[in-house]
Amino acid sequence: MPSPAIADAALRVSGLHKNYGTREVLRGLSFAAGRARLTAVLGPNGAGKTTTIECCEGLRHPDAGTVEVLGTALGARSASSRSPGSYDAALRARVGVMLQDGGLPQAPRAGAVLAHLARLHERPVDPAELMRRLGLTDVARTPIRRLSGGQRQRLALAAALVGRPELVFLDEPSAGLDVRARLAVWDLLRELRADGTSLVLTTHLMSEAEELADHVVVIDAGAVVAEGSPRELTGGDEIRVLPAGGTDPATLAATLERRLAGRGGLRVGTSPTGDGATAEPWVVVGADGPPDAGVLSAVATALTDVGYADATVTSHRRTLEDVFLELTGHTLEPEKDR
Ligand SMILES: Nc1ncnc2c1ncn2[C@@H]1O[C@H](COP(=O)(O)OP(=O)(O)OP(=O)(O)O)[C@@H](O)[C@H]1O
Repeated sequence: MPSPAIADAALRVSGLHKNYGTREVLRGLSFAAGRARLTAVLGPNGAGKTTTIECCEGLRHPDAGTVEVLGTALGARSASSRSPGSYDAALRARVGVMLQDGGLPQAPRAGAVLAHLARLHERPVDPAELMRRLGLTDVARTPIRRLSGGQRQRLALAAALVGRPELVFLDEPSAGLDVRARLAVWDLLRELRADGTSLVLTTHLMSEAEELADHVVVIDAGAVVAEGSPRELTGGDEIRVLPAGGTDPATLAATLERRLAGRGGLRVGTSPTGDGATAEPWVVVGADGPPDAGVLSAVATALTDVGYADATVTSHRRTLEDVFLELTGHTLEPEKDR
């Protein structure tokens, strides 16, 4: 799908294709991430998020397509070299990277590694302050191999941020974090954005995308299936009509649609089916904006008029999970670590 125009992009990805052997993992993926914006690449496990982000980080080379980072087109892999080799030193200094597995050495102490990384940069963030913000002060003298998974994850985030990068790539930054640590990470990311940092993160947590992102790129099976702000993607809220037992939702939807035809701005359908569908399908009345009390009462009146007064009517705030289910017929990964 064509990417909406973003005039001031920190990142532009266009037509990415990537195969692992005969397996097509990225299938013409395109999107852009705005400067001083937080862009979330959202998709279920195996959708191709890490592969995409690694192509943007210069760690993998796509089979086709282009990547432009902070206005610099990543170079094509030369015939003589198999390494991506696309970032020069100047670009590397402007970009922070947090890999999914952390990518940190194991033996040194956490604080020493961060202090060392800070010294490699011209204008670093104070490493001690970064450790404090991420709740790592108490483990500053602990060897990295002794840190818990969540502590290691936060240290990897600190390592990505200590150089005060203009653009940061974060691969599943809050995976495995408890709620408190996740909120601390979210606060820090919001602050960075307010200070003008461009952030691109991958996540399979729709709550993370909804809470944090200015722009969400929804991917499934290696392709972008939707993108926009969380509000643009979820649209207006919707009214759900749960038929009483024995009533066929499709018949009810058709009857209700005829009855409401005179009222503009309403769409009537049935709940999406797929592996995440509820056992009790409902009828959906979508409005172009948040449905007001007038719409709710119009639906209730129409149901009474057509003999379905026993149906249950509720107003539902649409989520990215709803959007994903409608577009793909399946759910995102269950949010087991919420
Ligand atoms: N080096 C590799 N060789 C072969 N297959 C790979 C390789 N790396 C990833 N894959 C496969 O490519 C697909 C996409 O993987 P990728 O890690 O990009 O997805 P993801 O969306 O980041 O998933 P997750 O949320 O689980 O990290 C998966 O099916 C994965 O098994």
